Amino acid sequence: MSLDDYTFPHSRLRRRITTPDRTPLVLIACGSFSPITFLHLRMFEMAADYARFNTEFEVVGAYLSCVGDAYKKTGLVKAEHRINMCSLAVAQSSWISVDPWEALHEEYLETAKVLDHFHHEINEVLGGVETPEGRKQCRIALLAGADLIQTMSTPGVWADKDIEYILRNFGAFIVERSGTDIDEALSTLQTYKSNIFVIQQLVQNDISSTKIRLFRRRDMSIRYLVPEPVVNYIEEHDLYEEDGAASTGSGSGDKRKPGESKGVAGPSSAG
Ligand SMILES: Nc1ncnc2c1ncn2[C@@H]1O[C@H](COP(=O)(O)OP(=O)(O)OP(=O)(O)O)[C@@H](O)[C@H]1O
Ligand SMILES: NC(=O)c1ccc[n+]([C@@H]2O[C@H](COP(=O)(O)O)[C@@H](O)[C@H]2O)c1
Repeated sequence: MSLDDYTFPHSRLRRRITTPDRTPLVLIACGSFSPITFLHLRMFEMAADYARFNTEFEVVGAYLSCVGDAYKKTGLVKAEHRINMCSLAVAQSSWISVDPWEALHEEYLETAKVLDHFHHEINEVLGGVETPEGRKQCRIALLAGADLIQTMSTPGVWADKDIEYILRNFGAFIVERSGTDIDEALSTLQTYKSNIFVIQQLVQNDISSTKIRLFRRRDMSIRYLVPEPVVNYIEEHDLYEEDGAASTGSGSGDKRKPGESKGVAGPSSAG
């Protein structure tokens, strides 16, 4: 797909809410997703619960937006693969979509521009959502881990005007992450605190894409850390093997299912 063929995916966006006192909310997770993991998916569920119990928002949809290839971060496989893996991961979801718009750009797009794109498509083109009291604009908000918000106080990573623009106009739902001191991460962002919602992880989960890539390079199982169709996709396309680790899986004598540990069903393990 190219930008010329692009259309905004909105089939999973709920277009009507019945609670007039609530503000419709659309969560946007921006990231590398190389590859997407169960933790990334879990972030959406945590944020939806948080919004329902602790805010006056009502979630009407959510999007994964993969960063483009120009981001050039370590371990970033081609955007086409990352979009495909994200699409497989949310294939069964009724409310999470993948928007390829950001990744279809050759140049790097700052997150502020990505959020503007969602505001444009959802509120200007589609006209927001219907409520018993007429149409309402959706609140578009960034969904991110604490490490991402921490980079906002790291000099040179974000332009000050972008931080202000994002946190004033959109806001952020931030999932705590082990290894990141959330209070410290937020210390320079106090001006925007009414627009930053911090979500505690009640079940600690520290899956990261880095660990998945490391496991792949070491020829270790990644099953049950990423969705099964994503495991299969990674195997089929020989992704994340760049350190020369032996390929797992489809060799003729290997009875293992894709991504499964070598320790369970190797061809000659039955001695
Ligand atoms: N274990 C985690 N806990 C909380 N947030 C997370 C976790 N893993 C990823 N995130 C968040 O998910 C979003 C997408 O992150 P990204 O694609 O960079 O994943 P990652 O697992 O951190 O990747 P990498 O390991 O390659 O740095 C970011 O906002 C990041 O903060
Ligand atoms: N200046 C910016 O807009 C800016 C800076 C750093 C990260 N980000 C975004 O944060 C997301 C996650 O980045 P990492 O994978 O590097 O943690 C990406 O979508 C990236 O585009 C944006």
